[in-house]
Amino acid sequence: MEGVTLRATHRVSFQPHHHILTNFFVRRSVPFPMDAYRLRPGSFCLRAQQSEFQESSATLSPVTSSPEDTLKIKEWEVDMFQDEIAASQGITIRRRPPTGPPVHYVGPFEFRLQNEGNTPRNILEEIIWNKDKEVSQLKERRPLFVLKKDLENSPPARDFIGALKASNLRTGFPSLIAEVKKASPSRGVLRENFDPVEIAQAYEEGGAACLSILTDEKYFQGSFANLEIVRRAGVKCPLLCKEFITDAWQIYYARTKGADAILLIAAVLPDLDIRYMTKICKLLGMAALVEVHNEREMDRVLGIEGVELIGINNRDLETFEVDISNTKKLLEGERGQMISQKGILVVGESGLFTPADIAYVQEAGVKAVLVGESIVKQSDPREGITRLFGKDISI
Ligand SMILES: O=C(O)c1ccccc1NCC(=O)[C@H](O)[C@H](O)COP(=O)(O)O
Repeated sequence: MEGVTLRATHRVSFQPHHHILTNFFVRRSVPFPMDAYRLRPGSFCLRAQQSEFQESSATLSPVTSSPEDTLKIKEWEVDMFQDEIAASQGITIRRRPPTGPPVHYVGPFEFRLQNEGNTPRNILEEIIWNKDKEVSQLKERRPLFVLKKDLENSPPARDFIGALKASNLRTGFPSLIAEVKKASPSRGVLRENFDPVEIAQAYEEGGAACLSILTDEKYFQGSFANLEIVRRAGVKCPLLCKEFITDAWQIYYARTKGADAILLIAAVLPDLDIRYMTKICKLLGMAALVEVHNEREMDRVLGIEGVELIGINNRDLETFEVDISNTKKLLEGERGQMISQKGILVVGESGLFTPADIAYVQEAGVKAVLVGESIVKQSDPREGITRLFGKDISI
């Protein structure tokens, strides 16, 4: 990859920490992260964070094609035409409000303008828009190059998929990913007296193979601090960082906090994002749990090379409806065959409360289950696991 000459003739304030560069020309692809949007045929608008703008306003020297550069270039390409690509793959969740935020400032005046382009269509879209803002602020405070240094002091990544396979072989039941979740948008607060370490240790004693730790603060009352303290407390089960990932930066961040796996939601991420983020996970020694909810998402994900772990969510994240027959439906016929041929491990997610539910999804073909509500609500979560499986799976 050769260097680039990028010349901006003026910049316009857009958001507190963003600028739009206009009237520029680019001779070559830009080998550093920027969001690019096509405004009309032949004309591009590059959006850069201020720190990146300052870096980019000079002529950049040629760079070599290291694997990291290649990933960076991919990151830039993935962000191009994001909404168009997403829509062509049936993704209805928009990454950010297409018409900008509802509040605008002109001098000292505040204008509030609510329209279809700045009002989320459902809870998942609202979460994603909020996450986009949150991540861009976090990125400013801790840019990628700092995170990469932090990685040197992170605890080593553990084998998430290996732990699921081993537990399934040992117990003959689907292995359990037990969720450490205080609250959710659909169910409200699930456990008032919430001690993440105590719950995680009880899950481990109860026979969980892996744990899922909610890190979203606003909608789930979770945190990265919870992930970090569970890891530091010496819990041996590999940890899934249950987050709404829209930016590769979050994967590095999760790793620095001790995560061994992350969640990628197909209803939010286009194929290229999933492919690229799966590669980053491998680079960091982590697993990617790629979550689908319908046939179209399953077919997309089955076409992506490198996917080893698929989660079928029985909960529709746009309507909150839960139906465990969704797992069976998505594993029937050719899809199920393709999954076996590719050696993909399938996780049944959400709405599992009884031994009959576990038997039902196992019969459908899952080798693991992800369970939150039914066990986190129990005064003794360890016993909750035994009740869920109808048997003590720790022995
Ligand atoms: O659960 C929600 O309300 C929710 C809303 C929006 C996005 C995601 C949401 N939940 C994530 C999950 O699907 C569950 O935490 C997970 O699969 C466990 O489900 P459950 O056993 O039913 O608690």
